[in-house]
Amino acid sequence: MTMRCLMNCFFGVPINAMAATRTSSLWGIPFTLNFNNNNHFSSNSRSLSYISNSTSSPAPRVGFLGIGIMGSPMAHNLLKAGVDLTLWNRTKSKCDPLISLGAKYLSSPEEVAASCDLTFAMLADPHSAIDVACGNHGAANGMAPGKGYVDVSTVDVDTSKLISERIKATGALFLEAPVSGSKKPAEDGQLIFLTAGDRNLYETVAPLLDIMGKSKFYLGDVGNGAAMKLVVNMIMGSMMASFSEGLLLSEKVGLDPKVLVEVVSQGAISAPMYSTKGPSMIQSVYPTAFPLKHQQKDLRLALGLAESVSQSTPIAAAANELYKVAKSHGLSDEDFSAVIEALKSKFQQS
Ligand SMILES: NC(=O)C1=CN([C@@H]2O[C@H](COP(=O)(O)OP(=O)(O)OC[C@H]3O[C@@H](n4cnc5c(N)ncnc54)[C@H](OP(=O)(O)O)[C@@H]3O)[C@@H](O)[C@H]2O)C=CC1
Ligand SMILES: O=CCCC(=O)O
Repeated sequence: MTMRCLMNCFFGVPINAMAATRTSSLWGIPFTLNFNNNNHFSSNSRSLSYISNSTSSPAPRVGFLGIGIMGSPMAHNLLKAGVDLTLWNRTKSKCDPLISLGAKYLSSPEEVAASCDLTFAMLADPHSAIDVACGNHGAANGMAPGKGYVDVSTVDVDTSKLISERIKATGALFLEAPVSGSKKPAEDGQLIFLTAGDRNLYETVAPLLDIMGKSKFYLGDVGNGAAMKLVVNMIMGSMMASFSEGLLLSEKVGLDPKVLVEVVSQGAISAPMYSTKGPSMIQSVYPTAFPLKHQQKDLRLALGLAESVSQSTPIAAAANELYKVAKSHGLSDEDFSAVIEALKSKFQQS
């Protein structure tokens, strides 16, 4: 084991009074994790300290690539918890608020990966996830034994396997960990991680996932996390399309769609998504939490997944068409609830 790896294995200085303690391991070497409630930040913020064998040692250096709608609050929560954080984003200005709070910035994914023990990536789609991990000055160039790469982007199985192979070829470990939950759960540290890949890396990053999320699933081999995420988002995309039809139909037959939202919220098909998005959809406003272009990407990838095993998915296929229509009318960057616009007469083909 290299000295660098040993350093990585024994990081940490306790921050505040201990609220909970957990034993974990990094690269097979046990260490103890202390979680602290930190009232300086929001009530659900958690601080993290790593202690090993009562010897003070450097904190883990954590990188975060992709500071968009999701990456920004996730990185923010790590920062609030006292994590030593280094950022990269294609558009640097999006990192400025976090830099002003103490995050560092480096000018390429390669430099971030080279300077950090653990690197997270939250990119838009398969193309950007591959480019940031495997492209020129990509993270793989900075990876080495003793490091870990955690891709939390929503991508397809083949993309995740490709990135995994490239990262593991360097001797580093790889975990895919796409998330369920949108902008608000990301801000509140309430995401659900769907992980797969190196079990040791899962154990190592579990305390960091616990800062950003409320639960985590370990699903086995690389690809299972991506597949789970795509199935969940396939269901979600179809639900939203169906809800949109219901809202418009209720209005056209003279019902109050606000009452429909209330009725739905009290019955068996109640879902937080309907209660939170319904009122703004009725007003034709779509503040972006989950961009419509990403929902359509997920439906496209889910249909590919279904195709790969000859599973029939006609409902998702129809929903995908609706999102494509919405995109063609310039709604890509609106919230995915803007799919309702594609059903309005101004967008319907005569
Ligand atoms: N928003 C949501 O509710 C959720 C989103 N997701 C998934 O998380 C991922 C990120 O989503 P979200 O944060 O909403 O999306 P955003 O569009 O806000 O952020 C996308 C990120 O990817 C970067 N990016 C895009 N293209 C490239 C490229 N070619 N090269 C390098 N970087 C690139 C963007 O950089 P730049 O700032 O320069 O454009 C930005 O950092 C997606 O896979 C999405 O499906 C998962 C759960 C919920
Ligand atoms: O991928 C986006 C998921 C959004 C959500 O789970 O609310």
